[in-house]
Amino acid sequence: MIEVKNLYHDYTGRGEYAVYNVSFTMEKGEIFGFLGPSGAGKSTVQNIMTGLLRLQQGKINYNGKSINKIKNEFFNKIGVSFEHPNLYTKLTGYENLKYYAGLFSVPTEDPMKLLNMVGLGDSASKKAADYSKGMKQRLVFARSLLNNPKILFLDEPLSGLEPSTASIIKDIIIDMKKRRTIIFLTTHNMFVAEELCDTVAFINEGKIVASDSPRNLKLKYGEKSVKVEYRENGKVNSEVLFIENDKDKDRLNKLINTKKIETIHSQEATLEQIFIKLTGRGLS
Ligand SMILES: Nc1ncnc2c1ncn2[C@@H]1O[C@H](COP(=O)(O)OP(=O)(O)OP(=O)(O)O)[C@@H](O)[C@H]1O
Repeated sequence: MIEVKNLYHDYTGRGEYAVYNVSFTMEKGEIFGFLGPSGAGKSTVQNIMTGLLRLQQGKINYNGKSINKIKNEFFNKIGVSFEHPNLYTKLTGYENLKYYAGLFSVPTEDPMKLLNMVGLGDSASKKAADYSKGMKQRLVFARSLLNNPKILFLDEPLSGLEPSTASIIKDIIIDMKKRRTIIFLTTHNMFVAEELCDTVAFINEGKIVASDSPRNLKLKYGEKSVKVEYRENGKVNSEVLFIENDKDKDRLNKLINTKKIETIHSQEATLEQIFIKLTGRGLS
């Protein structure tokens, strides 16, 4: 289990917090997502957790031990796949993985197996410099799996990938979850958050404003509505009515009783609509 408690981060030293009093826990086999717009503080939290940024204030414990006290042990347990790939562009895809594998003091996976898994088997002996953006992203993702991580950190794991590749990566993430890996994912894409995450934390201006399963967030904050299409004077009209609003409920009854209804669809709030409701701003 990972426990993040009262995390703060100030880049300026002037009390301007990029991350403010952030707390959450992640269990084995859980995909925990940070959903928020650019500048919300997602990378800052991720960078502190992976040791790229110094922990200024707060606690991060892995199975009850501070990650600061188990730095090397923690490095061997985590996999990191961030958006801006830091690859050795003069080395081939295979050599990149082989080199990185040498940094761990735990057994590592066969690079070729991982390259095949992400669909880069045929490009294993090509220099990383000649990889496309999506191929580099897949190479970094494959690299993050080298040490069979117990905790996987993924930054926008599906962004910019074509649908068939995104689907391969998604399946691997789900497989890692089945193998009880803790997965921390950051994204500004509500569909990714909804599809993959067991728990989603909304982050805005450095603070977590809500955190729950996508379903519970919708039940708690989303207003249930229906879209009714009806025919009138040869024309199709449509109205969106909120079920919990008495006036809308009466209107719905009236439409059903007096109009020729063509379709009625129930509509769920999207995570972005709830984010806007809670923060006053959108995700992009
Ligand atoms: N190295 C830095 N020095 C100063 N301020 C920074 C630094 N890195 C980030 N910030 C600021 O901290 C805040 C949070 O940024 P962060 O990169 O964590 O957001 P994010 O949610 O990851 O955004 P994105 O989705 O664009 O990566 C922003 O106001 C950003 O300008």
